[in-house]
Amino acid sequence: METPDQLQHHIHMKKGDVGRYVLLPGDPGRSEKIAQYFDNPQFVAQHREYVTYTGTLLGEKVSVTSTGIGCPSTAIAVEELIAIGADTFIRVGTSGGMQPGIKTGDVAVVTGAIRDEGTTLHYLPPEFPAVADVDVVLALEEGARRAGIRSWRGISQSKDSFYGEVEPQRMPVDKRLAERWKAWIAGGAVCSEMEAAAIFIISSIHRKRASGVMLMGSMAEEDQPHTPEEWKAMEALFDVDRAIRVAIEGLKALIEQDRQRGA
Ligand SMILES: O=P(O)(O)O[C@H]1O[C@H](CO)[C@@H](O)[C@H]1O
Ligand SMILES: O=c1cc[nH]c(=O)[nH]1
Repeated sequence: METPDQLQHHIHMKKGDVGRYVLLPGDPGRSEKIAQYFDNPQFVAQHREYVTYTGTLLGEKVSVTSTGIGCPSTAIAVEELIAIGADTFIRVGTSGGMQPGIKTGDVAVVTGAIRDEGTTLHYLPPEFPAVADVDVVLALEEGARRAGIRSWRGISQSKDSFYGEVEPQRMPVDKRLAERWKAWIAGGAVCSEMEAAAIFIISSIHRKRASGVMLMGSMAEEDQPHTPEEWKAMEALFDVDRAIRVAIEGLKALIEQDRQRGA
């Protein structure tokens, strides 16, 4: 939907403002941080939770747009970015690790998302899977290798309630949450966050490509911080810069691959 001056209604941008490749953090404050990895980054627009910078990587025009928290605002961002020419999306986020063995600071390279949210039901029935693009997944794994950061390939749980994940015991539906959480882990989900499902479903409908790299925190009891020193050590590892480095290296690998294929 355009305003009279041809700007998309929410992201306040027009054709030409973004590259075909767009990184998607949730946190608006992360856009500038990510843009610092671009060559010649330029601030493009800020409206509501949507903060965009555009620059280049390997001479290719690339952008970063924040989505805000959750699938409703993310769906709007992806719809409007597609309307102005974007065709490849990489979510760059934080998440909770869901499998034993995941250490704080590991990243997930996401192959699909559990649609544990309401937004995508406005697009497709629940039986339709929210899947990532294989080429983008493989490029992000290459990015993790280049950045020297341990990655886990797998499915993300995209949920609507942050506190339903981190403090389920205080929810009136605690038993339902616990049972479903157990099922997601049994099924092999690697991380829990709040936006991937919307990015994947809308990309599928528009035949665009998407995946995501999520920094993870450990779920293991022995890894939980208790003392101030342990908190400091955990915070140092739960550094979103690790996911950003993987995303940037992965995007470079994807650009190289697209060029080789003439894609
Ligand atoms: O780190 P970002 O990308 O903001 O994402 C994660 O952090 C937020 C919750 O704290 C949710 O948006 C979740 O998906
Ligand atoms: O555990 C976490 C951490 C970040 N974001 C989430 O949604 N969950």
